[in-house]
Amino acid sequence: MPLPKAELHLHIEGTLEPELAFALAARNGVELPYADTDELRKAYDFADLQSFLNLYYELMAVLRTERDFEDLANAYLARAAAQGVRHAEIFFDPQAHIARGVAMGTVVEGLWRALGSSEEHHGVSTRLILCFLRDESAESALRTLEAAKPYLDRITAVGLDSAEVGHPPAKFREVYEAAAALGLRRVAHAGEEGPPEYITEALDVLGIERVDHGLRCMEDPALVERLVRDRIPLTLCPLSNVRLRTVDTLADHPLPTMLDAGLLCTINSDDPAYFGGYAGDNFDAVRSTLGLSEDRLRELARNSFVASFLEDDEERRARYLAEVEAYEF
Ligand code: HPA
Ligand SMILES: [Zn+2]
Repeated sequence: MPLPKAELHLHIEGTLEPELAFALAARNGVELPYADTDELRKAYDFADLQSFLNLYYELMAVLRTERDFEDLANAYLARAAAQGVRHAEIFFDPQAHIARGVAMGTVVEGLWRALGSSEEHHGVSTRLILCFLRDESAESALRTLEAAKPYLDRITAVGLDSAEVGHPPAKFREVYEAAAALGLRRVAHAGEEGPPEYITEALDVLGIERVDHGLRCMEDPALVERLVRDRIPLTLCPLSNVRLRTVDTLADHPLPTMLDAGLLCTINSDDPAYFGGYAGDNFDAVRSTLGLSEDRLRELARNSFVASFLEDDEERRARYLAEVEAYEF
């Protein structure tokens, strides 16, 4: 039995495996510029975040109907469950779909068809996090939040993703204020490729409660001290960092140093179809390559539930945490 864990940094569009991409392309009559899944897989050789994002947005063309989003989410939930994920807080990128003529309602209702029955079918509880694309305008983000208003009972938080450098968090102050006023929780990608100042800005200006990635906080000791003191969780994605060349090799990953510093780190898969592994694969990789002890692995699993947005269901959180403590390696 795998270690029980929560996944807090997972882009549902990044779970689109090549086989499903081709199946949905055939179902929807969409032409993909790759001959087959092998040729597509060969394109998964990324130089940086942008080179990944180009393919990530290109393949989304196959996602058109509610059923497509339902199938995508069910495929992820089944894989995640098999790797010990008990709770998943799932990002989606509505602007990338609305721009292609796919309505907010199609995306949310389609995802919900899978998420709404996920406990029953997969044994995984879920939350949805609507992400704004930081390389789009602040006005577009505000329009997106407006379009999400009929679906707020299904959305727990807002996030910020896509190309980071050159798009500092402060651009989205207004939409984050509006989201908070609607009762939504707040997270943001910061310090993946961007500088530590973006992390500080996301905390101060956007009021985020959790930092997605946050790897580059290690360049600013005062920021590390603040993150430790305020128990701000970081959602790290080790295999993603290797594939997008944020770190040279997994052996160079700062995770052990970050844990030693007292940071509240969690381990996640980001875009598992593209980066070579789901949540359990990320745990296995850091365990074998970084030599993490069983105590450290248990700490990472515990952190994932502590950092999750389960404030509306503390009984469940307590149950998950008890599973972590009882786990035998
Ligand atoms: O790793 C990521 N970083 C930023 N934006 C993203 N959108 C999907 N995955 C990512
Ligand atoms: Zn991400």
